Amino acid sequence: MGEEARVSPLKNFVAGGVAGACLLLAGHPLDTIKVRLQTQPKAPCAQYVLYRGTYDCFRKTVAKEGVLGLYKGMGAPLAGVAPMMAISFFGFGLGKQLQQPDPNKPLTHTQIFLSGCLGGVFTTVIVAPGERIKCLLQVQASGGSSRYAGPVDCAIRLYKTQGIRSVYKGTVLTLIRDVPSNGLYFLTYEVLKNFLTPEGQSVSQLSTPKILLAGGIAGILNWTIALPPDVLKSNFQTAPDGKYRGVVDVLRMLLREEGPKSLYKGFNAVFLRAFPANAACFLGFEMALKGLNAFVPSL
Ligand SMILES: CC(=O)O[C@H](CC(=O)[O-])C[N+](C)(C)C
Repeated sequence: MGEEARVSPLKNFVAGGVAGACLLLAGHPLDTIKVRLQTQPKAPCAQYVLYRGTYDCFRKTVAKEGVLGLYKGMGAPLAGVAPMMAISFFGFGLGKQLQQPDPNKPLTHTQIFLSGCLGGVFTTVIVAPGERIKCLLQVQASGGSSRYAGPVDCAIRLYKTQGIRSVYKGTVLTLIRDVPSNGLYFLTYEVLKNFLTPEGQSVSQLSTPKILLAGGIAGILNWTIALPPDVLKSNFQTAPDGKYRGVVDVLRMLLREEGPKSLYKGFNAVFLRAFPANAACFLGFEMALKGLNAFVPSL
C-alpha cells in the first residue's frame, strides 16, 4: 500500500494545524460579523436596530474600528483554531484507523461519519473555552465597553471570579454543535473527493480547484446543521450569569422572543464565510500532507 494511502493520525495532526491557520486567515472577518449579528440586543423597533444585516454590520464595523475591527478577538482563535483543527483532523484520522484494521478495505459512509464525530468530541476540550472567550471579546467590542483587555485577561478573570465552570460555560452546546457537524464535514469532503476524482486516478492527485470545491461545500453543509446550536451557544456564552437556567432555557427564550428564524441569525455572514474559509482549510491540509509525505513519509 502506498505511503500516501496510509492514514496517519500524526500527519493529520500536523497538516490539520496548517489547515486551521488557513481557515482563520480566510474566515475571521466574517466570523466577527456573524457573532455581532447573533448577539446584538433586540431593538424596540426596526429603526433602532444596531446592524440591519451582514453588509450593514461590515460597513459600521470598518467605519468605527477600521479593518482591524474585523480581526477583533482573533488572539484566542489564533492560539485555538490551529490546534483545534489539528485535533479535529487527528481524531478523524484516528477514527478511521481504529475502524479500518485492513487498510485495503474502504470505510463505509457511516464509519467515515463516525470518525469525523470523534474529532468533534476531542476538539470540545479546547473549543468550548476558546469560543467563550472569543464571543465575549467580539461582543464587548461591538457594545463599546472594554471589560476585558484581551483573551488572556478574559480567561484569568473568568477563572478568578467563578472558576473553571465559567471558563467552560457552553460545553454542552459546543458538543451539540460540533459532534454531528464534524461528522458531516469530513464525510462530505471524502465523498466529494472520490466523486470528483476521474476514473483510474488516485484521490491524492485531485486538482486544486476540485479540492477547493469539495472543501467549500463541506464547510457549507457543516454550517447547515451547526448554525442553530451555534446561535444558542453564542447567546448562552455571552449572557449575564443567571439569565438562562440551561440549554433548553436559551432555546425557549430565543424562540419566544424572536421566533424560529432567530436560529439562523447571522446566516449570510456564516455562509459567505463557510465556502472560502473551508476551501482554504482543506487546500492547506492537502498541501501540508503532500509536504509531509515527501519529507517525513514515516511519520
Ligand atoms: C462549526 C465549526 O467550527 O466548523 C469548522 C469549520 C469552520 O467553518 O469554522 C470545522 N469543524 C467542523 C472541524 C469544527
